[in-house]
Amino acid sequence: MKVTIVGAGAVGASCAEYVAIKNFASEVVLLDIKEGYAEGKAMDLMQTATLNGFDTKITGSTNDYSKTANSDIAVITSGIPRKPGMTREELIGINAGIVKEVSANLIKHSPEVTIIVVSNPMDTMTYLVHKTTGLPKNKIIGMGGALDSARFKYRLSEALECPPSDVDGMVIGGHSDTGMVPLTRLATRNSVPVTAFLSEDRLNQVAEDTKVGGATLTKLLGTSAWYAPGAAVSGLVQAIACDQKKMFPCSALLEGEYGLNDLCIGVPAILGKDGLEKIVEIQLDDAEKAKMKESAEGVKKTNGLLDV
Ligand SMILES: NC(=O)c1ccc[n+]([C@@H]2O[C@H](COP(=O)([O-])OP(=O)(O)OC[C@H]3O[C@@H](n4cnc5c(N)ncnc54)[C@H](O)[C@@H]3O)[C@@H](O)[C@H]2O)c1
Ligand SMILES: O=C(O)C[C@H](O)C(=O)O
Repeated sequence: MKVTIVGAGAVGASCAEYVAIKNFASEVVLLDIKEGYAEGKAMDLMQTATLNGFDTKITGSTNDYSKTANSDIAVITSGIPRKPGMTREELIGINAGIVKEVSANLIKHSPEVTIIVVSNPMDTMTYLVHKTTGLPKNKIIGMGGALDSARFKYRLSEALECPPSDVDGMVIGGHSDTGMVPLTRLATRNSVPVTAFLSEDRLNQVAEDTKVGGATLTKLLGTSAWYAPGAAVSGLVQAIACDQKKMFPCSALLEGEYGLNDLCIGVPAILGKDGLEKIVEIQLDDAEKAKMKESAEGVKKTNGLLDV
């Protein structure tokens, strides 16, 4: 199983580290445009192999896509991150060009590849890859909801004063400060709805804290986060590589599902060897449907800025 990660920056390197530590891939290729950078990150990570007990071979490449040939899965984390005070949508001007070029280069050397898009604004970048590559729709997946759901569960565990492992929950919708739809109605602590423990006001606070999860970290760090993003991407990579049939909210191209068309947005999906194998349509209540519709309008507005 060969995994390529384009962009050896904070998220790309974190993803490579988690993939390696989980020890399911034979090879990870890190590629970056910055001379020597991916090679350096790969060497540093390889020097953790005996410490962390993995056999995955990690190599680096400065923009040489022949090194990525015959990748099964490719992750796109290349592009600029936001700075405090910015929205993800403001990154479109620079990142659209990068994502378009990177995905074309990847496919030239790995025509069967499944692409996971991470660069922001992620839903729009995923749509761009659909519009410009001609890959089948199951082979293009945007990562956002897995991360947002992890943050939701963290915020719920804080409110419930319990370990995060007690909590289950999911965030669908757009991966943006205003577009996320945390499904508080369906979240549980050990099968008991969290609504049994938390007031409506506290749950609203959890939802709002979740939606600005990325912005909160960007303000603290001066750039956007990488540990949880890297871990979330590695979860998607593993689900595909190991044919796990796991359900993650992913940015998927919708053709009527959830009453939406011609956009990529976060919905629950089953991931396995064929990539995004199935979109799961759950029954939303009227308020959730309205939030999803508003979120989709926001994503479409950003898509409108693309030159496709
Ligand atoms: N979808 C998500 O949940 C999520 C989470 C975190 C970050 N992100 C996004 O991921 C992207 C990367 O974030 P980061 O913190 O790793 O940034 P970073 O600056 O640390 O790393 C980005 C890397 O991309 C490289 N790069 C730029 N153009 C390239 C090209 N044409 N080819 C190859 N490499 C190129 C840069 O040299 C840099 O090393 C940002 O757009 C960020 O907003 C998304
Ligand atoms: O917040 C960002 O800009 C990066 C990423 O989308 C995140 O949610 O951490």
